[in-house]
Formats: sequence, C-alpha cells, structure tokens
Amino acid sequence: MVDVKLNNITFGYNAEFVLNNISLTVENGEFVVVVGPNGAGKSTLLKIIAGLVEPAGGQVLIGGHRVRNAARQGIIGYVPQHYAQNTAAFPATVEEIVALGLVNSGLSLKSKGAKHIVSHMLELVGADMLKGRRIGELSGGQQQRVMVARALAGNPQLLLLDEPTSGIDYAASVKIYQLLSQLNTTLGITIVMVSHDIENATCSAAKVACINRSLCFFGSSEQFRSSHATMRHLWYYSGYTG
Ligand SMILES: Nc1ncnc2c1ncn2[C@@H]1O[C@H](COP(=O)(O)OP(=O)(O)OP(=O)(O)O)[C@@H](O)[C@H]1O
Repeated sequence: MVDVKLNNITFGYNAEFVLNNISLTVENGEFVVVVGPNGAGKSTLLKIIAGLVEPAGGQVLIGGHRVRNAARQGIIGYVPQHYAQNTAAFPATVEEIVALGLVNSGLSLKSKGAKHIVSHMLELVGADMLKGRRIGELSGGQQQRVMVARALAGNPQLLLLDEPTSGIDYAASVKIYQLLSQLNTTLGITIVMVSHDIENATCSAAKVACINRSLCFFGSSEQFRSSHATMRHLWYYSGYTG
C-alpha cells in the first residue's frame, strides 16, 4: 500500500495549458476515481502520476518517493486508455502479454516462476481460460481483464487505470468495477482510475477527484453524487445543456 501526493501540479502541451496547480492526496489503500469532461486533463494527470510525463511545475510523491524512483521499483501498475483498440492485429498470446508485466522483476519470462505468476494473475481477474488465446481475438472486456492482470503481475502497490471500461458493454463494465473493488479491498492496492462512467465508478471508488484543468472537487463519492453544484459545474464545462 502506498499513498500518492500531488503538490501543485502544473502542465501544458506546447502553448496549451492543461493542468493548473493540482494538489491532492490519495491515502494508502484508497480507491479514487478521476472524472471530468473531455479534454479536462485526466489522462495527462494519470500519466504524470505514472511518471510517464514530467510536470512543468510541482511534485508527485508515491509512498514518499519521487515518482520516477517508484516507477523504477515497480510500485506502479499502469493500464493505458484504448489498449483494446491497439491490439487487434497483435500476434501475442494472453500469457505472453501478462508476462510482459514481469519485465522488471528479474525473472526470466519463460521460467516456471514467471508462468506460475502469470497463471495466478489470470485466475485473479477471472481470465485463466483465455491464456492460450491471441489477445487480438478477445472481446474488449476480456482484453481489459488481461491488461489488469499484466499490471498486477509486477506486484504493484498502486494501480492506475485510464478508462478501463471504455467501449465495453454494461454487464462487462460492472464486472470490471467489481474486480477492481475486490482488488482494492482484499489486496489493499491503492487505485486511481479515470472514468466517464460516473454512476458505476462512484459506486466502486470511495473518493472522487473532479478536474477540469483545475481541481473542481475532491471528496467522498457520496458527497459527489449528492452535490448538484458539482454536477452542474461538470456538465456546464462539458457543454451539456440539458
Ligand atoms: N500528446 C499531446 N500533445 C498535445 N496535446 C495533447 C496531447 N495529449 C493531450 N493533449 C491535449 O491536452 C488536453 C487534455 O487531454 P487529456 O487526454 O489529458 O484529457 P482527458 O480529460 O483525458 O480527455 P478525454 O476524457 O477526452 O479522454 C486536450 O486538449 C488534448 O487535446
């Protein structure tokens, strides 16, 4: 378990200002969903937490360490956005994809130990029956489960997920949220997830961070759901007029 501290994070792509002075703390073992309209900077913020993008200003601390050190130590598991769409023609099997999560573990990916971990991770996400299948043959929901298994293989203390249910049907989405809740409560993994599915995500996550380039709201999911002001702010900036 680790906590995540964002201190005054600021970022822009070229001339475009994307994140403005964002500060928040995700406590040890907490499950936080990041919501906000399209273009709000959610994916960018997640990439900064993952250590994939360097902020222009401010600091990210994961368990008290600078994010680059945490990434090197394998503390972070990251599931990127739209993975499913990028893999259609990819020839690797599910087992091979999940084994990639072990590249920093020091284990040979062909070793018995690696195979054991891969099987265990696939069991954990309910995808063990898929292990010999090619990743590109799987449905979006199945692929997302495999990607969560890959992220878990490195034994992360922090799991970052960028829209894990995008393009996935309602029933499969609910199963993925249930899986994440279970991983959070049984393994104590800290989770930060970007999602547009406010209804389901706020049922699984204990806290919500609503951003629209700045932090608009950070508090409990119950508070968020009952806060009409927050919802109005969110929809106003997303162009929603209903
Ligand atoms: N690599 C990039 N180069 C330049 N601009 C980018 C890049 N990635 C994102 N942006 C811009 O930064 C802004 C924030 O993008 P980001 O993907 O972080 O938003 P988001 O909240 O995740 O959006 P969505 O909900 O649509 O996925 C957008 O205006 C986007 O066009």
